[in-house]
Amino acid sequence: MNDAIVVLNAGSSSLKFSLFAGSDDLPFVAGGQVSGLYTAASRFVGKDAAGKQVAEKRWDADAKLDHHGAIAHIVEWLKTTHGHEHRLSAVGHRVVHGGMDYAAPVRVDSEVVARLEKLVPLAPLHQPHNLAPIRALLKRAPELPQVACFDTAMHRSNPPLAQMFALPKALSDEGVRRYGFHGLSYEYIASVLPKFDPHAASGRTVVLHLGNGASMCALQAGRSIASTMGFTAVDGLPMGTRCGALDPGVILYLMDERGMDARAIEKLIYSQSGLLGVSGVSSDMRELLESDQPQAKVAVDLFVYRIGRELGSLAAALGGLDAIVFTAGIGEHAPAVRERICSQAAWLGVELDPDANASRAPRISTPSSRVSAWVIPTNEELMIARHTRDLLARG
Ligand SMILES: Nc1ncnc2c1ncn2[C@@H]1O[C@H](COP(=O)(O)OP(=O)(O)O)[C@@H](O)[C@H]1O
Ligand SMILES: CC(=O)OP(=O)(O)O
Ligand SMILES: [Mg+2]
Repeated sequence: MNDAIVVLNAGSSSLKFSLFAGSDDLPFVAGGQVSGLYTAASRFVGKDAAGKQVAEKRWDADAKLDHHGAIAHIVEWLKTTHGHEHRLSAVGHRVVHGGMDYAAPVRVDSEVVARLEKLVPLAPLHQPHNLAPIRALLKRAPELPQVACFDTAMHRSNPPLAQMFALPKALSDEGVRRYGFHGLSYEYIASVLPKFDPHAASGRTVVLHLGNGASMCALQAGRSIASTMGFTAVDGLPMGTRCGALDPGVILYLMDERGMDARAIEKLIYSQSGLLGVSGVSSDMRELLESDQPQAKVAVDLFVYRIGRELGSLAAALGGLDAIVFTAGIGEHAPAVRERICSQAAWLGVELDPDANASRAPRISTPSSRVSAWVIPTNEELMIARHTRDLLARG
């Protein structure tokens, strides 16, 4: 029997998992994901050590699979395919919100879970699904080490001004501040960027994590100095079903004029807005790009437009720009969206190489482009496994 670390990464539309052998260099043994949760097209894909697809399951349109159903399927698949040769030595979890208490990964016990539970209202699409498997495992196998790795941790190094809202200080002191998310993804990109572009890795890079949840992060020599998400993961860019940055006056209007309460507004801004709300067609970029509905085009236009504006803002925070990096579902797989973002960023010095973009070469900018542009697949699971290994090794 070999020791293994299992990693669970519950996103808003997906549940990704990986099994790494417990040795120092963490070889990937198996993994995969259930994607399209809560939509009519949920799909499980299991992969072997070479990353080759070895299993698949699709749920029919009525199933509307949730995170619970996804985890049950993943556990069963891992047990039958790898249970006989691997002994589970630890589980690493993505936990989206670490709040003020957690600026680094932490070994979880029931007290830690109780603190993280308090942050559920700040990440309703994620935190409950991050904590549910931790709680279940604490009950079933209390001695099994579990490590929580936070999306917010990477951004706690942001300068104080970047973490502030212009609200009374007392609110800031109690934790009403900008945290930023997708930090495990940004941390992974920062860890591999030196291999691709040493100049940018020690300079000024904006990473565009464009998935169902979408944000952007300014990296100065690999450290986060600003990002588009704030107190919660509803801020910043428009996303699959989230509205992104919104004039707070709109919330007051909805309360006063429409009689909406907090739960109704939460549903609106987290689940009924973004690409889905604007298009009325889908939250999935693939469907929007294929659709001939005029509102589908408007949704994509707005997504690209907002990204362009945030890119200017983050470049200003960095005092210039050396590189941009595309990652996550849309960033890695939608050349048409990358193309539009890059041409909009021509004024910053981005010059796209269309052939490289179409073939998803790591470098998608021309050799003479002043700002280099890259597609680098993210790997939040590996980042979580590294943290889990390191934390447990420290005891
Ligand atoms: N080939 C593709 N073209 C365009 N968009 C894609 C493609 N593949 C995936 N996507 C988009 O990526 C999203 C999922 O991104 P991902 O980063 O895995 O999501 P999550 O935010 O749940 O972690 C999908 O909702 C879809 O919009
Ligand atoms: C924080 C967040 O939005 O995560 P995801 O993109 O995985 O939904
Ligand atoms: Mg994700």
